[in-house]
Order: sequence, then structure tokens, then C-alpha cells
Amino acid sequence: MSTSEVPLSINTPVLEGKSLHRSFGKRKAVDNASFCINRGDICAFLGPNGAGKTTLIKMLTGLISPDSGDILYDGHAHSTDRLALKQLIGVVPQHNNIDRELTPVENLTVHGLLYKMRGKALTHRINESLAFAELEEHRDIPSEKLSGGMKRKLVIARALMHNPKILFLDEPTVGLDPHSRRKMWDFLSKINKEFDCTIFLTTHYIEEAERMASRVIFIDRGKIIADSNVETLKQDLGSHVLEVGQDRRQEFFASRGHAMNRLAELAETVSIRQTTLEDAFLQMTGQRLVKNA
Ligand SMILES: Nc1ncnc2c1ncn2[C@@H]1O[C@H](COP(=O)(O)OP(=O)(O)OP(=O)(O)O)[C@@H](O)[C@H]1O
Repeated sequence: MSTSEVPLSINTPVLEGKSLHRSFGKRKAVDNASFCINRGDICAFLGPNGAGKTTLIKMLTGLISPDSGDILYDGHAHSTDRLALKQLIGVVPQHNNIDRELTPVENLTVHGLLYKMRGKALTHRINESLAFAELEEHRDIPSEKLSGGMKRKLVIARALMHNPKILFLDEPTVGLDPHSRRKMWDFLSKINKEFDCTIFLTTHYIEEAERMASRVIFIDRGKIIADSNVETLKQDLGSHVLEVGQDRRQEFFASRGHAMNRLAELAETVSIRQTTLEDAFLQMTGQRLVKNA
């Protein structure tokens, strides 16, 4: 049995980054980043503006090369085989790069042709993609007339046309209103389940990572500072937090009961709430992720 025929288990690594470095001049955009993404993961890279998320995605998708380090897909380096890499991955960049004058059908057709899809197979796939993205009604209008959420879905549908194994999304919901953002999370979860597609996304929206991700990797100033699941990151800190006094100093507790006991002792103004990923990031880095959904 060849390597490609070995059945994949859930814990099969599909993507590994090993000691990745990338600088721009003196600026270390990505600094010794190592991680392993398993099949079926929805992995969120979470970090503030300028943390290195886009640089990392560009390296993983072959747009730029690392200064040093290795990138392995299914255990193999693809640095010399760009075509094989392109078949394996779908990429959704931060900005919608659809052809605005072309219709959704035309945008998908161009992508399909580039991936050597032809005839009935291409038509079938386009129809399937439009149905999945709920864009059938808008299939023949210029794409510039689509709403922001629809344009985003079209970019995603296009990235999925050739059935990639891993979908990369750089800030998938940036610029969308909260309602469209939530619908996008459902859409991405559906892609993950129905297409058996591993998802790797960057975001600086806490809620996005909390709602969607099975794995969260914190990145700060180019360095990976945590790699775990959402619940573990929060539990490590304590499930509940008291914010005490005018300066809202934080005290963490293992349970609501413990937090309530402490609350009863305090004479100052206190609020109680569940711990969030924002708290975990703040404790680790001393800075906030800034934007929130
Ligand atoms: N082409 C480039 N030339 C020079 N500096 C760059 C270039 N690309 C990125 N940088 C710098 O590298 C650092 C990381 O940038 P990057 O875009 O990867 O961060 P990010 O986490 O994606 O930020 P954002 O959330 O704002 O998109 C920043 O300091 C940025 O200014």
C-alpha cells in the first residue's frame, strides 16, 4: 500500500510548520513558528494586527518562502512542486479578489479552467458550488452587485472548486456585519464537516475563534505563545473571573462557586463573568487583541 492509500485517522497531521522564520528587513514577522495541524481541525491563528498571521499564511500557501524552516503537507515538502500544492489547498485571501465585472458563474468557470476542469464535470461542480454557497439566484449578475457576505461566499466557493484538502482563510469575516459573520461561521463549519476539509484561518476576532475553532494558536510579535483548544486555554486560567474596583483588576477562579465566595468578601464594586480567550491572551502577552465581534 502506498503512502497516499493509507487511511487517514482524525489525528493524522496534514500540515506541519517546523521552525519557520521570515523577516522583512530587520522586522521578524514570523519567528521560529512550529505547529502541527491534524486532519479535520478547524484551527484559528489568533493575534493582534501585525502579529504575523498573514505572513504565515503566505508562507504556508507558497506565496512567499520562509527564510528558514520546513513546511510539510502529509509529511512531504512541496517547496519544489507548486502545482501539487495548489491542488491540495484552497486559499481565501483577506481581500475579496473576485473579478467584479464577471458573474459568479464566470468567476467559478475561470478558476475551474485553471484547475483543468472541463465540460460536464466543470458545469456540475459550478452548480454544486453555487447551491452550497446559496448563490444560485445571483449566478448571472455582475459580482460587484453582490452583498459583502455574498462576495465572501463566492471567494470561498471558488477556493473549494477543485476540492482542496485544506482551506486557508485570512480573516474570513473582516468587514462583515455581525449577522453575516455568524452566518459565515455556520457556512465554514458546514464545509469542514461535509467536505471533510481541514480549515486554517487567521482572525483577530475572539468570538470567531471561540465559536468555530477546535484548535487555537496564539501568535504575538511573530512568535507562537500558545497552542491548545479553546476550553483548555480558558480552564488553565480559571473558568470565572472577577473584575474588581475602578481599575477592574482581574482575579481568576476555578469555578463560579469559588468566585462567588471571594465576591462576598469584597467591599469594592465587582463584576463576575466567564473567562474568555481575550483574558487568556491578555494574561500571556499583557496586551489586548483589540477588536471584538
Ligand atoms: N511585504 C512586507 N514588507 C515589509 N514588512 C512587512 C511585509 N509584510 C508584512 N510586514 C511586516 O511584518 C509584520 C507582520 O505582518 P502581517 O501582515 O503578517 O501581520 P498580521 O498579523 O497579518 O496583521 P493584520 O491582522 O493587520 O493583517 C508587520 O510588522 C508588518 O508590517
